[in-house]
Amino acid sequence: MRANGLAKEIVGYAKSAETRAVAVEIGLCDRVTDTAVEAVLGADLVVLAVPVGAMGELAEEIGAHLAAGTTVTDVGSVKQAVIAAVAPHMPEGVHFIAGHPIAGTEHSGPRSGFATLFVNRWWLLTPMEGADPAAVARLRALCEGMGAKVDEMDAAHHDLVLAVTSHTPHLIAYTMVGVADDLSRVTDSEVINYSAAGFRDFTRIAASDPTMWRDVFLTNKDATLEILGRFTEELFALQRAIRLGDGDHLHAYFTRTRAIRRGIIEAGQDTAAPDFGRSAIVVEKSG
Ligand SMILES: NC(=O)c1ccc[n+]([C@@H]2O[C@H](COP(=O)([O-])OP(=O)(O)OC[C@H]3O[C@@H](n4cnc5c(N)ncnc54)[C@H](O)[C@@H]3O)[C@@H](O)[C@H]2O)c1
Ligand SMILES: O=C(O)C(=O)C[C@]1(C(=O)O)C=C[C@@H](O)C=C1
Repeated sequence: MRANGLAKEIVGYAKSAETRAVAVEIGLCDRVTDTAVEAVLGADLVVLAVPVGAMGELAEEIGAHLAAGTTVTDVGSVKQAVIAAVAPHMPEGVHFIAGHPIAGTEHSGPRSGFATLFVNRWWLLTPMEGADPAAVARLRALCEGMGAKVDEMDAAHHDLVLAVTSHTPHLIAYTMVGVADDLSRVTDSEVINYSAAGFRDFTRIAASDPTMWRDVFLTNKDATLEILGRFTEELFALQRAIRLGDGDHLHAYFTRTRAIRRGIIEAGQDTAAPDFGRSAIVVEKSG
């Protein structure tokens, strides 16, 4: 927001004094306050960027101090649970519009942000019924001002889509790395030492913040369990094909998934930051 001149003043608050000190040191905000209440006083826009499980208590803390006309949004990875936790604490006249930028890395903390994170990435807004169209339009313009593409959808639909595209894949990565770690104890670390590119991609994802992801799974429980159920069925079908030596099944399956990957690249959705080991993808895109 600062790089693109989208706000007159950016005021920050974080729970830990260390985070607040770093924010001041690296000039992340114009001002950093010692309490959440001080940070929101007089604000036109408030962005909640804490783990999903902490949104409710933060909303409760600041709710009574929000002036009518203020827009409140969040960046949580799950939408139904955040709306349920935050909306009851929003006073009359405050516009609460939940949101989720589909952009991030396995890193967290104040030093992990960078100004181009949202460029060409989707930012999903899930306004509640009756949301003020002018406030939604202003928030949309702000996200677009940071380079994002904006779409609006129902919160339940968001949670199902993200269970497929983000939440379950993270769970699978966590599991695979856990299995490899268990195995490496009996193979004298060979699994880790000779890890191939595919496994390394899993380890990047599995290095994501434990608190953030604990909260994602606790709050998007139904959708994640639904997708995990389907995943397990497909996995058993592939397991059976391997056991039976059914090469046709495996080949047809991998041909279908390759087409999905190509579709994502053609849609321009693989635009991760360059310093996360994805240079091969950039080559693929340009060539
Ligand atoms: N990292 C990603 O890839 C990504 C992408 C999109 C959305 N999100 C969502 O954004 C939100 C923030 O994630 P992040 O990656 O920026 O995490 P982060 O760890 O960098 O920042 C979270 C901040 O919340 C603070 N916090 C934690 N509990 C708190 C509480 N009870 N009260 C007040 N502050 C508290 C922490 O001190 C920290 O400063 C999460 O809801 C996450 O689901 C993350
Ligand atoms: O590349 C990554 O590190 C991410 O996983 C980022 C990612 C994602 O799944 O795409 C993770 C969670 C967020 O809610 C949004 C983005």
